[in-house]
Amino acid sequence: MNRQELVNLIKEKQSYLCVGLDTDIQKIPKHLLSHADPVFAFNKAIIDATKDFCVAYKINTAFYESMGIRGWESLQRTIDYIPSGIFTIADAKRGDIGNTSTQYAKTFFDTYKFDSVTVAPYMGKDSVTPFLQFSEKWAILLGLTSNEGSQDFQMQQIGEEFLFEKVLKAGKEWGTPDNLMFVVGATQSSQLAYIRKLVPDHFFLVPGVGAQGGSLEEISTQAMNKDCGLLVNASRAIIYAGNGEDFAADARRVAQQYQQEMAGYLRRIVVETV
Ligand SMILES: O=c1ccn([C@@H]2O[C@H](COP(=O)(O)O)[C@@H](O)[C@H]2O)c(=O)[nH]1
Repeated sequence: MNRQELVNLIKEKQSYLCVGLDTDIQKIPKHLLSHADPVFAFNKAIIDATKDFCVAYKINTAFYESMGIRGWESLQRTIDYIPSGIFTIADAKRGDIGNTSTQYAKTFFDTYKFDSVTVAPYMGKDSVTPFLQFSEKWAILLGLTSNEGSQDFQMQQIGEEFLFEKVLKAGKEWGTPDNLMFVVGATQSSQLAYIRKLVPDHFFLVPGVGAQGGSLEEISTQAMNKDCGLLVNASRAIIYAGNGEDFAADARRVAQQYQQEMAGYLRRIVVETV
């Protein structure tokens, strides 16, 4: 999916919600365990229930890889089931020497047909640029993450600036607003406005609302740009909103609440509409 298609999707659905499919077989409702592929049965119900309210699905590959071949099969069925026209993210946090990064990029873009993959910047330019060679595909570079450990390296001062600022500035040189996004945690409220100033045009993938306590209002008012420029992810708050037979209805209700709040911010902040 290209940038214009993503921007149009956000405006049409009045949403910048990304539903995170962090599906843990230990946490799904027990009645699904009799299915041949319980993880897919859960994801299918969640996708059916939430697709009207979101513009993206993020599959955190750890939840699938941990189950070996069966997990990869669940991932394949899930990505095949996501309706075309919805943006897809492989949250895999890859990055290695160039020829290895190329194989990671082929895995997620060619084999599994994701629109985007999250990439760790630690190994530098040659580990990131292989992800930028695919038409209408995106690398999503970890900028300032939502977890406590972001203090350990990302918030370390190197000369005049924090390490995460170096990553944002380098990322802007390596990619463009058409093929590179940044991960910016919703929990980093003190830095959001500053980061948007540093990177005015790129999309941000924003995890950390819901279970991690980040504020949708803060991220929206401080980091939205004229194209919206945000994909705000919630995983546990949506997919585990309920745990009974009607878990999908609970997920739908929470996804709709996020979408309605987002529609309000879009009306206030993004002037142009389709
Ligand atoms: O900085 C980051 C980067 C990635 N994540 C991932 O996003 C989701 C968040 O899940 P919630 O249940 O909504 O807290 C999960 O897949 C993380 O691995 C992040 O949280 N922070």
